[in-house]
Amino acid sequence: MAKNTYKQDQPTPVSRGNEPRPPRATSARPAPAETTAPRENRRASEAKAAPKVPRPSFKLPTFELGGMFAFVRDRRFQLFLGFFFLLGSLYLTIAFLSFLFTGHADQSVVAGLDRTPVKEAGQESGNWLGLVGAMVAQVFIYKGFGVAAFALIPIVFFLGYKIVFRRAGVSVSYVLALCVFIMGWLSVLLGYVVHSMQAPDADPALSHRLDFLSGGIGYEAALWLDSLIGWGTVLLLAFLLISFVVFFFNVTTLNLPRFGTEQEESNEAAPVPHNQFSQPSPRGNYATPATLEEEEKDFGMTVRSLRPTPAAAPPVTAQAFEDDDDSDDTDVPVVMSGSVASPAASVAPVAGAGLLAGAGAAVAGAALPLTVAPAAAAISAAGAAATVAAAGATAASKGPSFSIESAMDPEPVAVLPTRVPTPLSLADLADADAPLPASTSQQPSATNQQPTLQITKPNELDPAAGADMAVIADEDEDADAMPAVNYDPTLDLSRYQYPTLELLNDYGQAKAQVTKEELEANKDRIVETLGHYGINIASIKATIGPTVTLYEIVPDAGVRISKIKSLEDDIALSLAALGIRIIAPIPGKGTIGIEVPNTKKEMVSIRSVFSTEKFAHTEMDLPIAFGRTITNEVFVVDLAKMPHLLMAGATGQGKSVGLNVILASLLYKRHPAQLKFVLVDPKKVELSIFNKIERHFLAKLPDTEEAIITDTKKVVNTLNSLCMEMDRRYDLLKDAGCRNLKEYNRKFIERRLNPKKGHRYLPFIVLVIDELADLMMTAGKEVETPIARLAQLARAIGIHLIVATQRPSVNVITGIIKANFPCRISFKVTSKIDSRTILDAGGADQLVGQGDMLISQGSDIIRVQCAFIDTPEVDRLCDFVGEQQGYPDAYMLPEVVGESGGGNGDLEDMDPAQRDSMFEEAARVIVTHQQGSTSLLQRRLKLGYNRAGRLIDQLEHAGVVGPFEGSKAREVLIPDEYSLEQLLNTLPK
Ligand SMILES: Nc1ncnc2c1ncn2[C@@H]1O[C@H](COP(=O)(O)OP(=O)(O)OP(=O)(O)O)[C@@H](O)[C@H]1O
Repeated sequence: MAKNTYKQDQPTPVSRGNEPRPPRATSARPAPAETTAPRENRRASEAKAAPKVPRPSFKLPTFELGGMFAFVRDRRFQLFLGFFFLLGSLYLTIAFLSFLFTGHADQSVVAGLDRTPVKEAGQESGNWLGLVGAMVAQVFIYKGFGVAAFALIPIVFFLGYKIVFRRAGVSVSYVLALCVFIMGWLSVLLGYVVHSMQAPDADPALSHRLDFLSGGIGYEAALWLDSLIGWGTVLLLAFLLISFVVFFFNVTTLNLPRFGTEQEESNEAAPVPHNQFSQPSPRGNYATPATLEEEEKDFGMTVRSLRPTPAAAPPVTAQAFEDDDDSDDTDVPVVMSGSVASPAASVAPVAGAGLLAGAGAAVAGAALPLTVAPAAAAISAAGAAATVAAAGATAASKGPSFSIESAMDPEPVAVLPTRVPTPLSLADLADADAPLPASTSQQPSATNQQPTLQITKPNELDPAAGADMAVIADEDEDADAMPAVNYDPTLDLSRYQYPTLELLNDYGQAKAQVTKEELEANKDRIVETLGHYGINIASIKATIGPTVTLYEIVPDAGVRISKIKSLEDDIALSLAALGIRIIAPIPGKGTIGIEVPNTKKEMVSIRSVFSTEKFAHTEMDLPIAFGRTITNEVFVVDLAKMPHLLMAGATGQGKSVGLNVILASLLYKRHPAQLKFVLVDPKKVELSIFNKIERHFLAKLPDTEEAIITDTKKVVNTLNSLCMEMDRRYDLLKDAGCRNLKEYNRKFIERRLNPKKGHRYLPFIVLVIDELADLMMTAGKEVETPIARLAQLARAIGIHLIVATQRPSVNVITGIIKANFPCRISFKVTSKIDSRTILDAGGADQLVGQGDMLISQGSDIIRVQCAFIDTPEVDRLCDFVGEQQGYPDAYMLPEVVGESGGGNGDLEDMDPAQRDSMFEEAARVIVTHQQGSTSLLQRRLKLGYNRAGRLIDQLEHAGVVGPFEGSKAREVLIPDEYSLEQLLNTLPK
């Protein structure tokens, strides 16, 4: 196997086994940069002298273009170009308008330029923009396309607009196609008209004056057509127009009027609003699904999406985006950085070259294994794990073997399907002190009993990652598979454009963070520390992740695992680093893991995660790309399958960033028709940025102004409303005979459900609560119960909960909540107890913060470095979405009448069903305490203010308490519990 062959053939890395070991204090740290510099230089020169790795025989268009046209990415250049176009459009407008008045006179001036001095001609010219204006107008209008040349102006304008403002609302390709057609078609039509007017019997003066209408090109084309097909020209033009309309507007059926009752029936078909509670969409007719029978009868016109179908549309390269700031116009979500050539052409060479280049890096690394560049470089991206196997790189000579390897590939191997050269520099990898031996042995030699060192550079070979592939969003698979008659839920916003990667910061290629010295020092210390306790190690393998390095230890036979685990604190102390986590044993492996934080963390940018193939081409319903695992694998999970998520973490440890990553992931992959968020933000500032996408992605209660709920009192209503929505959805599913949302929506899309019977396309609803602790403090059971109910039942009908809290204490994360959230995430917490509360295991207190997190899904706990998305990036993303055409309003949740059916009015007359379910309990509390106060009810019954107030009102009507007395508590009218029971017995049940 190539992998193993490479491993065997690679040269033995430097052995420093015979060197005296430096004192611990110094060996613990990498040498200062100055002292290592000469050595680095030597490494560089040796690396140059080292046998050359065969280079790929082809060039990567990606990189050449990247170099030559790097300036295209420069925002200043883009702005320069953008404003050039914007002002150019203004210039053309003035020049063309002026031509309408002065063009006739200017013709002779322009024509006589070769005879007249320029200055003189300029003075003679009547165009408002002088001689040049006259010439430009002459070229485009008189010689070109006549008045149809005005269609050039929107093209130039939108090009500039797009480049400068990066706005998605207007599609340049759309404008381009429309304007070019209008220009060509209209000029030929006018050419034909002008030509016809030049018939012998036509008024020559008039036809001369109208010459400019068609322009030279239009006129000549019309002449040609006339001589070839005569009157057929008109038919041809009409045919072209119809064809254009059909293809451009994707007309599939004609909505011709029908006669008699059938017509009335079809006209009755109610437009399907964005949801059943909201106003019908302005384009509702197009979106109206009908039953199949109706559809068959109906000879209606459907204007389908203007977008090209995903299959038909070519992928767009990121380079192309830079060249033409319109890549986001295409609905095809693929953006590849690199090639302007065809997509197929771009991928193959990149992969191939990467393979060889990666091999090169690995060969170099084989000799000099310890400085490993971190993964995640944007282009090498996702890459893969340049495996730098370095068996025998051990220094000291006693002990087990030590290898550092990619955890992507458990074997310390060096198969290198890497797509691009890794960011490793030969100088970094080369160890000048070591000759390049002919062969490598993984086994410790007789004299070298120290653990052998194997280094596998993680991440550059991440098979899940697609190098520079950047698919922005997949089209709905259901939609893809559907025949054309199917209902398209995205039709209301058919021009919606998925966000592009360009909205996210490009942090470039990550730099090497973990040095050979650091790895060696940690290894030595682990071996030494364990040695002090009589634990001998057979081998150590190190896997470098973005935040921590995992040292996998195989202890000598007979060593008890629990013994190692009990030494956790001692090892941590000895390594002088926080955040040591010991995994004993690593599930599925017979090894023990010790995670040691890297001295320098690598930031995992959201862009590097989104640009991976794993995320780009995911078929998950609600994919969330959290970040990278210890093995640098991109960690993508499906919220729809989780199906809910509980998040905890002390303040400042990355919770808000984590929430933003979740929201951004979903925004990148779902259409507004497919997904709605209910955002609860008691902190008021964390999620307010998402206000801009209210009309696209947010859901709210009717008659509320803000879609993002910051007032805890309103949360209860919202939760109850979601419960109602859940119940309604279950009813719909039952009626449709479906077991889950996916089945239901598929049936609806296939028009097997009648909207007249209340059926509608059901988007996923994701409820995000940013601070549960706050809600539990103020509303207690009132929020706990609906949350638990939703968590228990809502999975099948597409309502998913993401609940975050700073305080993972048991009175916030109660048993009932915990039981219903099998998937939990913990950022760093302050105590082991908190860690246990959230994860049912320790470890979260040992995290290093800044997005370092543990994800527990059932019994598995995975350590992930959360991707980083900055507020300006979220801002740009929300702007991008928010500025596009949206629905008339947010998605409306069902209205809740009273929090639990409570209302006011005389209790005698009141329907008992309308009486608050806690009425009797509240009356007893009031009477027992002889204190008619709302806050007493709130405290004792853990109710929200609204509900407690309403209960007091009902108690007043029942005669339990007296009227409102300002700041004083109400008078209690029932003296004791006995009298109360009598009163309660008289109330209708
Ligand atoms: N994934 C990450 N990568 C790198 N840095 C991060 C990451 N997540 C958070 N940080 C850093 O930590 C800081 C605090 O993060 P964040 O605001 O998400 O904390 P928080 O847990 O939400 O705090 P609070 O609960 O007080 O709002 C960020 O400003 C950022 O500098």
